[in-house]
Formats: sequence, C-alpha cells, structure tokens
Amino acid sequence: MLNKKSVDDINVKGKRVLVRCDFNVPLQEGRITDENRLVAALPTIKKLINDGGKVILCSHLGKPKGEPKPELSLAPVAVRLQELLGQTVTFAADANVVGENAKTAVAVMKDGEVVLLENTRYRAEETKNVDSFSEDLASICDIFVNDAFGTAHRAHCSNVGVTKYVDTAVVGYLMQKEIDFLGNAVNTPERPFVAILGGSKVSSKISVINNLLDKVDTLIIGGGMSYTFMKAMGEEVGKSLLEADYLDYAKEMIEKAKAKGVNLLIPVDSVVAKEFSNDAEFKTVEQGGIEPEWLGLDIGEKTQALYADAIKNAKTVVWNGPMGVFEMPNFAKGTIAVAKVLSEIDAITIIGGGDSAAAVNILGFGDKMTHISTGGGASLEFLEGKELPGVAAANDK
Ligand SMILES: Nc1ncnc2c1ncn2[C@@H]1O[C@H](COP(=O)(O)OP(=O)(O)O)[C@@H](O)[C@H]1O
Ligand SMILES: O=C(OP(=O)(O)O)[C@H](O)COP(=O)(O)O
Repeated sequence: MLNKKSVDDINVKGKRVLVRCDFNVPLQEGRITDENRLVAALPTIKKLINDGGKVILCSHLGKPKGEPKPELSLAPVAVRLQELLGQTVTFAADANVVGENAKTAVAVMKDGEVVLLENTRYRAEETKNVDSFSEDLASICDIFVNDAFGTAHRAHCSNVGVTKYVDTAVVGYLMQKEIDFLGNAVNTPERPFVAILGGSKVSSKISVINNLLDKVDTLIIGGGMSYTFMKAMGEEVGKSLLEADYLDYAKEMIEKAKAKGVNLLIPVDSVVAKEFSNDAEFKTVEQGGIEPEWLGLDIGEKTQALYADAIKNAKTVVWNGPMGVFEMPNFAKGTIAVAKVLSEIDAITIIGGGDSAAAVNILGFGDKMTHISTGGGASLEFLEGKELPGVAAANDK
C-alpha cells in the first residue's frame, strides 16, 4: 500500500483544493479521441465535490514549450469533463494560467463547484520547476491533491514544486490505484509472475529488463527489441531493428536470466517484410531464417503459441510494449494474440500504459484487463524501480 496521505485523510469542506490531473489526452481538430484519462480522474473529483471542496483542476496538455498555443488549450477538456461530471466546469481561460481571470474564477467559487485552469505548460517555469509558478499555484489553494499518475515521473511546478508552498499535499484515488496495482504486481506478485516486454527499442527498456529479471518467473520479449536479443544469440536478423550497441547488454541479460532461473523467451519465428510498410510483401520465417533484405515486423504463429502457453498459467502478468508493428494490420497479429490470451486467463493482468494500452483498447480487450495504466513513461519508470517524484512529494502518512 502507498504510504502517502490521500484524499481520504483530509477535510476539504469550504477549502480551495487544487487537483493536479493528467488531462494530456490526444486531440484531433479539437476533438478528444481517447478520454480514458478523463474518466480515470472522475472518482477523486467527485469525492472532493461531494465533500464540499472548491475543486480547482489543473493539467498540462502536449508540449507548448512555455507559451500559449491555442491548439493546446484545455478548453475542450472542460467541455467534456462537464458532460462526464454532469455539472458546470468553469474554464479559466488565462494565458498566464494563474492570472487575473483564474484568480477571479477561484474567488467567486462556492463549495462543490469546479474550475479548470489553462494548460500549465503555457508557463515557461512549469517544466523547469521554477518557484515563481509553484508559488502562484499555491497562492490560489489551501490544499493540494496530486492525481496525475501519467506525469508522476516528472518533477514540475504543478506536481512537485507546488508542494513546497502548501501545508497539505496528498494523493488522489487514481494515483493510489496505479501505485497499488503496479506495486503489488512487482513486489508481492501472485506466482507464476510473467512480464511481457515489447515495443521498439532495447535501449528504452534496459532498466526495466534488468529490474524485472529480479522479480519474474518468465520474461517474454517481443517487438522490435527482440532482434537485438536474437542477434546476441548468434542469429542473423537482416534489416530488422537492431541496436548493435546493446548486444553485450542483451548477452548480459540472457546470462542473468540463466543465473536467476528466469525463463527468458524470445521469438522462435518472425513475420518478415521487404519494407516497413503494410503493403510490403511478407512471409513467416523460422528462427535463424531472416534473409539479409528482410526485416522482422511481428512474431510468427509458433511464437504466438509458445507465448500463449507461457502466459496461460500465470497468476500475475505485466505487459509493456507491442509484439510487432500493430499499427499495420498485417503485423498486428502477434499483439492481438497476446492481448487475447491475457483477456482469457484467470490472473491479474496489468497493462503498462503507452502503446500497449492503446493497442489493448483499440483491439477491444480493454475491459478484460485487471488494470490499464494511464501512464506510459510513468509506469515504465515505476517498473524500473525508480522513485516517482510526483509521488514522493506528497505528505507521508
Ligand atoms: N518489429 C518491430 N520493428 C519496428 N518497430 C516495432 C516492431 N515491433 C513494434 N514496433 C513499434 O514499437 C512501437 C512501440 O514502442 P515503444 O514506444 O517502445 O512501446 P510502448 O509505448 O508500449 O512503451 C510501436 O509504434 C510499434 O510499431
Ligand atoms: O502522456 C504522458 O506520458 P506518456 O505518453 O508516457 O504516458 C504524460 O502526460 C506526460 O507527458 P510528457 O511526456 O509530455 O511529460
């Protein structure tokens, strides 16, 4: 259990409560294309409304790099939140985030009302964690709640700096839930504990592989990163994604798995194509059969069966990174196969945000998983065993 004070430990009646959420949602022409992060934030917001707090929400959106960018305004989020909450959400349009508009909006709030501030990254100080913006944020609230798990690996004004200037800084329900699921899975897993890692690069998951090898019974490797492991085992990989600088590291991890008695699985067949395109000619080849002009873009059917077999008796599964280029239908089958097995087994299944979460949702398996994290980078850093600054900054219990 997370040893931080939460919204259950405070009395917010009549108080101005600043809630840092992660409303960094994908937008297309002002339309929100995936609202999971908004829905995930509702329990904390509703609790604070019901308890009679004056609920001031804030978040970043995209990377406006310290200046107002209309296309990265949080205005569309206010509209959708209002629908989801079924009550008015006043949007404090304010290029300065905590300028006169925002201060006035907050000053006239009644208990149980909701205000949403403008994109915190309109202020240049935000991502540098400069005190001036942290102080501004603290000046409009009595209590601070951090519920932005997706941003917890950043140390910015609106999730870390602000806590220096408020007496009470607690975490929200989403933050608690994310840390509890990921923490329990990694630290006290029901066994067998299987981790599935995929995605493009070994280099982005070095510490995750290393840390998980200390914890899991089986580690399954798929996606672009598997070719570096194959090469390290002496196989030719043609034009597949290869990080030559990480071959020694891959060998080290193969040795570590042996030493620890971890079952490390890499693909036994691959779907290869002539080009990185859904329209390219493609075929399935056995282990060691990737010819020089071909590149591996998905795991083959034998690998799918091997991985399904390794997963089916698991009691805890953590998955981060697709098994292939799932954005292209011809190379999505491996990712679909893994998602399908996870949706069918009797186990705690945790999807570590990012592309894997998107894949599971797009493929329609979202509601079959125990937990889909709202944070890609944050869940990866958590799986690496790092302390998340956004969590560390909250008051201890
Ligand atoms: N065999 C492959 N070759 C090239 N790219 C791949 C391969 N398999 C998966 N990918 C790509 O990896 C990307 C996801 O990588 P990454 O960002 O590491 O995953 P995540 O966001 O889940 O952590 C996807 O865009 C996918 O197309
Ligand atoms: O979307 C986010 O990260 P994610 O894509 O790693 O899940 C978070 O909102 C953090 O955003 P940032 O990576 O711009 O700091």
